[in-house]
Order: sequence, then structure tokens, then C-alpha cells
Amino acid sequence: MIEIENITKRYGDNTVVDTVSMTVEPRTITVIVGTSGSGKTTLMRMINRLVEPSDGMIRIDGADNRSIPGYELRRHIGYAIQGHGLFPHRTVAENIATVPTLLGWDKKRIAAKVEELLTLFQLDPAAFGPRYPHELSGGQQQRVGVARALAAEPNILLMDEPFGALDPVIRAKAQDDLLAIQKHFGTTIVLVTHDMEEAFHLADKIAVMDKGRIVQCAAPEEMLVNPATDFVETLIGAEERPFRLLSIGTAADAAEAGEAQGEPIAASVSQREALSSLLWSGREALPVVGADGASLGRVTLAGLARRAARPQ
Ligand SMILES: Nc1ncnc2c1ncn2[C@@H]1O[C@H](COP(=O)(O)OP(=O)(O)OP(=O)(O)O)[C@@H](O)[C@H]1O
Repeated sequence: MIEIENITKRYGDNTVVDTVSMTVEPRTITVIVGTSGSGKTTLMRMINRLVEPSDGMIRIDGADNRSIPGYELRRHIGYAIQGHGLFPHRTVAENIATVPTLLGWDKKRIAAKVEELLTLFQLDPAAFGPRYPHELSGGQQQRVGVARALAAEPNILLMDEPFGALDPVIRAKAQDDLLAIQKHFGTTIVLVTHDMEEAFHLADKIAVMDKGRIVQCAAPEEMLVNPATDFVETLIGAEERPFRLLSIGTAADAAEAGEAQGEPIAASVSQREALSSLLWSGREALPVVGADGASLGRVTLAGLARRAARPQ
């Protein structure tokens, strides 16, 4: 758990993070959004003390983060940034092994971890482990960057625009990989993004920052229904609200009993994607199938329309 209490950062007369308080529950994803320069990165970097606060306190699993040496903190908190920050003269395997090596893990354990992570990120360890970063595509480098951040099995992972440089298709894949990995390891994630669609797709909670302050921190549904300020309403895009509601839930959640004809929809896709398939197929209903191909019923236009409507 991360408890942020009245944290403030000033540069001279400029207060860039202003008495922010927020709790990040274990095993959840909190996404920080807001205008450029609102203090998102500064707030996040105070968690692992890459930036020292001017005031306030941050507790990590109950311990004041100032009681832990900075280098120690950064070894135990994963950190992934846009452009991934890989070491160019180290192989992929050596990059991923960076923190475990610093922590003195034995060679066998490190090799097993590198192999596990590369496999998890769908990069063949034999083919990719010995390569150098410049021999990888941007999307592959980005996956290695996240793998490196996860190598020492951190409870906490901080991510600053990790998918910012990726094209939309690879980006969607990277987001789904992250959700799967977060479930697998139970990691607590704080992620900064400019992309509201990404925020709604990933977040258990969204924190909206404006001029150094958190103006609302809430579950995505709650924020859609009750935006705290006009700024929050503008940021989430009022005209997108029904679609954002649908992008939070999966087709499996919206499945109803009954049969339907047509190309089946995968249970794991968002209801927004299910709606798109329904509209494009021109049908009132389509079958839903699980990963094993078993039928889970059907999704209907009428059912999705009810889900997209303002909750009562
Ligand atoms: N080392 C520094 N010295 C002085 N001012 C700084 C420093 N680092 C950040 N700032 C200022 O603090 C403010 C907040 O910066 P920060 O990077 O946290 O914003 P952000 O919300 O992450 O922005 P963006 O979305 O553009 O990345 C900005 O006005 C920035 O210029």
C-alpha cells in the first residue's frame, strides 16, 4: 500500500505538487491523468524519491519512505518510462538482470527470472536474450523495459507514459499484457498517461491532477457518473461517457442467456468492442465464447444500450 499524505514539492516559488493526499491500495492500478505540467511525474517520482518532497510524507507498506535509503527504495520499486531507458551496450538478458544482479541474486535464479519474463512477454528467450536493444523493434524494446522493471519482483511498479511511443495496435496489446502481468504478480501499479482511453481501460482508480492538486481520485465509473469539477468533465470527454462506461466492462460481464447467429465475440474483449462488432455486423445479438471456445451466451444491442446509459 502507498499512503501519500499532504505531499508538496516546490521549486523556488513554484509549487508544482500542492498538499496532495492519496492512498493506493495493494494489487490495484491507479492511473494519474491531467494537463501537461500539472505535476503528475513529480508526484510519482516522490514515491521512489527520485524527487525529494518539500513537505509531507509517503508511506510504503507502513514505512516512511525517508527511512529507507534512496537506492534501496529504487531497487525495490519497479520504474518504467517512455522510451524504456534500456542500456544500449547491454544485451536484453543483461538489461533485465540489472536489479537482480545489484541485489546479489545467484546466477541460476537470475537466468530463470530472465527466461520467465521474456516468455511472459512473448519474446523467445533464446532468440531475444542475447540481442542488443537496437536489434529490437520499438514495441519489443518497450516490453523489455517493463520486464526489466519487474525483474526483482517488486510489489510496486511506477510507470511514466510507458506506452506513449507505441502505435495503437501494439499499444492495445501492451496494455492487455500489463493487465495480465499485474494479475499474475499481484503488483501495485501507479501509471501516468495522457490517454484517457488507456486510463479507463487500465485503472481501478483514476487520479485527475490540475495545477499540482488532485481534483478527483475515484473509480472510473464513479468519475463518469459524478465528475467532481468542470475540468474533470472536460478531461473525460462528456460526449464519450457511454463508450467509456462500456470500455470498463468485458463482453463476458454483459453476456445474457440465449443463442445468436454470427461471428462469435471473445469473452475478454471490452463491451465497447462488442458494441462495435454488433453495429458492424448489423445484428441485434452475437454469440460470446470463452478462451476455450465454450459458449457463454450472447451479447445484445439492447443489453449494451442499457449498460451505456447513465446509471440511476
Ligand atoms: N527539476 C525541476 N526544476 C524546476 N521545475 C521543475 C523541475 N521538474 C519539474 N518542474 C516543473 O514542475 C511542473 C510539473 O512538472 P511534471 O513533469 O511533474 O508535470 P507533468 O504533469 O508530468 O507534465 P507532462 O504531462 O508534460 O509530462 C512543470 O511546470 C515543470 O516545469
